Amino acid sequence: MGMPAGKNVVHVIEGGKPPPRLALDGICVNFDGVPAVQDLTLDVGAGELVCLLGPSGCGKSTTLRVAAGVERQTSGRVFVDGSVVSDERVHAPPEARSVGLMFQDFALFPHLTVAENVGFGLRKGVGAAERAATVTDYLRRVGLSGYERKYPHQLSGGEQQRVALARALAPRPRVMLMDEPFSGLDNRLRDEVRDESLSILKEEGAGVLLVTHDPDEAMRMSDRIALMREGRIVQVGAAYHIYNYPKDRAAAAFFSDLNVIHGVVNDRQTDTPFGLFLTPGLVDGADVEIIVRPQHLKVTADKGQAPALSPDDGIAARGRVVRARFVGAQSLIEVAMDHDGQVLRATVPHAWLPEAGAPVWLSMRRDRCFVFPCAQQSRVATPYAAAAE
Ligand SMILES: Nc1ncnc2c1ncn2[C@@H]1O[C@H](COP(=O)(O)OP(=O)(O)OP(=O)(O)O)[C@@H](O)[C@H]1O
Repeated sequence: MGMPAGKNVVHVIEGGKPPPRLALDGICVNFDGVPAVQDLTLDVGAGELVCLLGPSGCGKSTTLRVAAGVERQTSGRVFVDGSVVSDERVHAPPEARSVGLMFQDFALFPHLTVAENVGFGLRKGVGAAERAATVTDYLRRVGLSGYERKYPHQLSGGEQQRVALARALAPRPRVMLMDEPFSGLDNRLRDEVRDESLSILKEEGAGVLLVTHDPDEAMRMSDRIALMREGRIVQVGAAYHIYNYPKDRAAAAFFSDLNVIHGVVNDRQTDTPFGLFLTPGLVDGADVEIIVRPQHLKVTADKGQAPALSPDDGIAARGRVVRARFVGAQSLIEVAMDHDGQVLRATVPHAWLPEAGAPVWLSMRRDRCFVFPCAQQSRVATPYAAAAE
């Protein structure tokens, strides 16, 4: 324990590329024999922000704690800038890893001024003038010039958060590790502090690993999202990719409400009231789920006949409105389908509140549907390309 980083250096430079700021290689963590993180491999490049996203208890914080050095992995290796900081032989403590930490409960020291808080992590050898200049510089960057002499209790929650960010950044870490750092802020402040923090982090060029269970936060902040479940990464990619090409139903469900339409394969296709879906590779009789997000269901008022649709929208099926609500920028319309009574949820991007019982037609954006076999939900879904009707 306690060996400084760099004593046991292993470089992982491939093909002349600079190594990632942070690399986690085959990390496993067991608590009393129970796996919390399993064979997790992930890297974060310079200036990149990667979000670990997943439900409570899936191992996000444990992964971050391993990267920070406050938890030691059962097996696997951690590299910072290509140098091993933890493996079976070496375990550098957090202060020797060049990592900045911003955890949910990482409170400011109440008895220290803002300047003292920000200067806290700077090297002991730094002279007073350089220390003061660094503190002033970072306070300016987080928009808190002139706050040097205040104490934490004199600041708002958002200001405290920004001081915490300045404190974490001032030692110029190569890696920033953030665990739900904005969760204590109200919605309006959160957006503001999040966006400001993001631009400062980008400027600094550190590799950032951020833990969140909030898919909106992950999509808003990340360059890449690593979606975790039960200690493992199930999918990694840019927000657009994971949202539009989810690996399975659970991955799709993490980002929004879903409608699930069941069908059975017959002759490599699945017939539904919304049209025929090609399901090659699945045997006759296999149960499939056709998944569609509420914003990809189109609602058309019933004017006595089925609406004319483009082939991309398949076939319209009729139902009756159960309930319609205005929810901010959109309206949520729940419709009980005539053919089986299933209630499907659709959103329309404007105010439209048809009365309960009103007949409407629903059709789906076929390029936005995902088809998964029911039993084994691990096939990579492709957005459904328009099939022959
Ligand atoms: N010190 C510990 N001792 C025993 N079990 C632990 C310890 N820390 C975490 N665990 C367990 O490991 C699993 C992963 O926990 P972890 O805190 O990493 O999850 P998480 O995804 O960060 O959850 P949350 O979003 O709720 O913080 C959980 O089952 C948790 O109970």
